[in-house]
Amino acid sequence: MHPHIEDYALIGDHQTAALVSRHGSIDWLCLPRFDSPACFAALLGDKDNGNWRIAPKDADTCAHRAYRHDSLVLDTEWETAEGTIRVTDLMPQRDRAPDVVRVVEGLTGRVTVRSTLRLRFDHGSVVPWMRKADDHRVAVAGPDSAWLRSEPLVRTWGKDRATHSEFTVAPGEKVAFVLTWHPSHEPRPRLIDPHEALAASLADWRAWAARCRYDGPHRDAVVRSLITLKALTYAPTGGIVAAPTTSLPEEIGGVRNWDYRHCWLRDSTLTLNALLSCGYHEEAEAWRDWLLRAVAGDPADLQIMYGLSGERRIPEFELPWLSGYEGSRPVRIGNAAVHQRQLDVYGEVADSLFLSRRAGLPHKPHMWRMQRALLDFLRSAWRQPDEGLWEVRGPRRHFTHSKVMSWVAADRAVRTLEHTPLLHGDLDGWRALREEIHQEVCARAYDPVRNTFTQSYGSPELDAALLLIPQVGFLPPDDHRVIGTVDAIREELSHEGFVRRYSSAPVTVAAVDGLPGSEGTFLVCSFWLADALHMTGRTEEARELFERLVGLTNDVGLLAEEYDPVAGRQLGNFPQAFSHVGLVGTALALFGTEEAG
Ligand SMILES: OC[C@H]1O[C@H](O[C@H]2O[C@H](CO)[C@@H](O)[C@H](O)[C@H]2O)[C@H](O)[C@@H](O)[C@@H]1O
Repeated sequence: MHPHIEDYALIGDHQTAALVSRHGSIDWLCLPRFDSPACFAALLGDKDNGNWRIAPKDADTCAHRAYRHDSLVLDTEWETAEGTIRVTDLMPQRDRAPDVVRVVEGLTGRVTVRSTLRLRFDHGSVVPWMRKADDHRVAVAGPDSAWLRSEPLVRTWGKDRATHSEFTVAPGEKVAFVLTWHPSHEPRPRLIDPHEALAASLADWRAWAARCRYDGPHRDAVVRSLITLKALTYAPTGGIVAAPTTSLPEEIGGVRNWDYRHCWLRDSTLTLNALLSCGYHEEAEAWRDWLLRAVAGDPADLQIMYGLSGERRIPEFELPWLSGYEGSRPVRIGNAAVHQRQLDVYGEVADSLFLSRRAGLPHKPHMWRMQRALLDFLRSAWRQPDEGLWEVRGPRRHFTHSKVMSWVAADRAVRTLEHTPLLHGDLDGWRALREEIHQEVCARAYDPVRNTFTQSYGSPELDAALLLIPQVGFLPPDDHRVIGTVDAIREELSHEGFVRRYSSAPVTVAAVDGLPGSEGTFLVCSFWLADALHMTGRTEEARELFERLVGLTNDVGLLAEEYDPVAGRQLGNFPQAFSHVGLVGTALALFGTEEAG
């Protein structure tokens, strides 16, 4: 039986992240990077695909858990007939090797605690050789090794392809476990002090969170979202992953299972804008530098996603030995969408660079050169059909959102030139391009009979991405076509009070995206509806929707990509940057002042 997706909490070290269940089990961890093979993959199979559980003997689920203050340090409390304990989980800021620290502390009574560690390298498929070395248990297989120790030392033994420990704790007594990953050909990794690491991690996060400029209602939810977005940032390069997981299903038992451990230009720019809006400039600068390195070269070769360091090849393949989350197969690694044409990314990149400039980020000469080159390319490319922001696996179309975002690319270039006389570019040409796109979209993507823009030219389908039309400035919020589009989407794409990204009839979803099956409501689209309602003067409704969306966060404030309002369950990769970006954006729109906006 899998825990529900919302039963997980996240810990991470800015290079990778782990999911810890309410049962005290780490069921997902890729080492040493977000996109490395998992050594705990029970999330997508069963415990024989790797997990690490620490819990009182005979206890099933924790009584309570919470992050300590504004940090990524997780406290899980357990109540048993013997007494109570707390397990504190974290991944300390990395020096060289990644560590997972789990500190068990007695609170009341004398509690018997068990640790069961099942390491399975290469996505849950390889059982390592185990040996003892000094006070460590060492697991080795191929390129990977993992070193387990405890302070103080507790009795540990191997059985049934797992490493077991059992001990008791009384009030105030602590047992700290440290699991360290290391390349198997290198000598023993340096030892960290788990208690010092805990104190340092708390101090770092507290200092980081204190910089948040948002001070409105639901501040805790906003700060938790920002911490989550920061946790999805790969510190060595500044790249941002869409989520730390692969193949958590968009439909339980379905095939819509994708690998999100890569850097999408779209998801990253939106993440960056959210961080920037709340005062986080360093992350914005690091990502901009990542972008400049990743996209360097011919603008025609721009990809819609890259690896953490800007790698271009992210081949998609399946892992047949994993049975999938609640049987949702296949489990996929890599993402074939990497080769798609998605014209909206030009607009998102241009908008993000525009906002960075406005926020006062130091100027980089390459940045303007790159923007000019991208725009020159877009001048002809915007007329092409594409796969659009939803990365459909069906035929290419003239997606309205892609054209609107092409308009955004031209608009932001024009406005940059108008405000920055030192920069040079084809101002007249870009103005003409902007006008040409605008005219075509209004003529070919708008249905005057229904008074709504549609998903693609000539199609009857709607698309929740069109809620962004007033937000990006394509048309003013009081334009009757904008109000008509917002109303049509609310009417036709709503499902139990939340919003699907496109057609609500399951039978036609496949027609839109070329995939079998259906999916849940899309959380970022639901936040976009709240934004659009607010912009079109229906602020009370917007607030009511926002309250319901905040109410979907799990007990530690996290959101997956989608939500099934009938089953009352989160769906899709978890936690997802998009959803948390939506939460921050709507909070700012309703209650804040956008620093960079
Ligand atoms: O719907 C099919 C596609 O689903 C995934 O894409 C979604 O996730 C991306 C990352 O968050 C996001 O940028 C995109 O807008 C979403 O549609 C998947 O990655 C694709 O391979 C798949 O075709």
